[in-house]
Amino acid sequence: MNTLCVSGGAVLGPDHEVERADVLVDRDEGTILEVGEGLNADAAETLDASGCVVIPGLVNAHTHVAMTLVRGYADDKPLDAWLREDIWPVEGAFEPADVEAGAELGVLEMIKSGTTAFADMYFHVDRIADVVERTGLRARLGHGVVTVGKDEAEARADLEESVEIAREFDGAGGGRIRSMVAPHSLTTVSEEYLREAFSAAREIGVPVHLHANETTDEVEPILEDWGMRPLEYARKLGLSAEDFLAHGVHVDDREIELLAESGTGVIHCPASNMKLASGMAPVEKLLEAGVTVGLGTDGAASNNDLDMFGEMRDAAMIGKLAADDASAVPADTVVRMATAEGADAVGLPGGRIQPGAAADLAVVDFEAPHLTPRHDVVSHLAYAARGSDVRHTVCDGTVLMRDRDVQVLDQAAVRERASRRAGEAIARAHE
Ligand SMILES: CSC[C@H]1O[C@@H](n2cnc3c(O)ncnc32)[C@H](O)[C@@H]1O
Ligand SMILES: [Zn+2]
Repeated sequence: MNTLCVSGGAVLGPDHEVERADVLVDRDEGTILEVGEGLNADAAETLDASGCVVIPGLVNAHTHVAMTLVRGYADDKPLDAWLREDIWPVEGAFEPADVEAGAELGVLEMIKSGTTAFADMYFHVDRIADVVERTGLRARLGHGVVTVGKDEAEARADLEESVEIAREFDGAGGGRIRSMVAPHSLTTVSEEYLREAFSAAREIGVPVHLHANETTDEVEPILEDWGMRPLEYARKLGLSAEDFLAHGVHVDDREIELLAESGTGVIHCPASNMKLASGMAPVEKLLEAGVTVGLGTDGAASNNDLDMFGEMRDAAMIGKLAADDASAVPADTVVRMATAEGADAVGLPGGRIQPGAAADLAVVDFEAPHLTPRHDVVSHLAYAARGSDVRHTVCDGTVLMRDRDVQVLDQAAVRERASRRAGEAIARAHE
């Protein structure tokens, strides 16, 4: 059999027990065959994990990967001004090759920090899918629809593109790519098109993913226009168990109940929420109600990186502040949010190291001063580890990074192209 063995390390199991074990992977099927000691005898390929802890590949459950191009371009503004004054004008000047260059840079950064799956809402999605296909990650991709401020023909074309992309790319990349219909938010897409987005997604059999309740500015207009809270409105439009929303910062108790009833996932983006001063999501309350909560970086321009270790730490910290309780959103919980819960929320495989599961792994080098002494591996993963501690990254049974050497992209070329394309797009936006 065509196997890969990750040997000599400790393994973070599905119940977060940490035991000395090898992980034997079927490279053809992309699944885990066995977890236990002494498995590397006949493996076709081995990865040394001595001094390391093997964890499930991290799941970045909400991002806009090509926004790496605008990282550091505009900071220190609230969401609405930041998007309208800075980000949207530059994105308006992006060519398909810019999105491809930004996606390559984002994927490089994710592979280097142990992320093996991501959910992405953007445009020129065919270029993002191409990058995912050639680099070996797993992704759920959708074309983001905005209809407000557009005439009827433009609005319809945008929705139709999202539906077409969802049809075309679901199952692409040998099944590593899944799709979604992605209305940008409840206030940037009109009711008519939101209804169509939900019904098209149901017909294709894919989720709807949207930004929701991110700032108070998104809550007030819906209360005024529809006389109900945004998630009551979304529920009436068709929000269901397969769907997942980003942010959920300003949700009241009734909306939390509604999310628990509908089974809709929430993707918490703590760094973005702090940087844009959007607010503190009630994560502990959401979890207590039984809502599936994943973690996302959001785009690199509001974060400003795609490192899910930083996101775990931020989630734990702000979760405690929001609950006014140091025991809220503990280490174990944020590690689950970045792995199994995130995978479940976006409907991708992965997130657990057990036989039969997807062979999506990150091997974290624990022989570092900031990870010493090793009292508690889960604590270190949440509070002390960094993306740069990841030694190997494996997705779908394929080694994407070995000893910090990314096998699937030329790092220097990716950086050079992204920098050049970012500069040219910004220059065009200012013409
Ligand atoms: C239409 S494609 C997606 C769209 O979303 C924009 N975006 C980036 N970050 C956020 C955020 O935190 N809230 C809402 N929208 C965001 C991005 O710039 C793209 O235009
Ligand atoms: Zn976003």
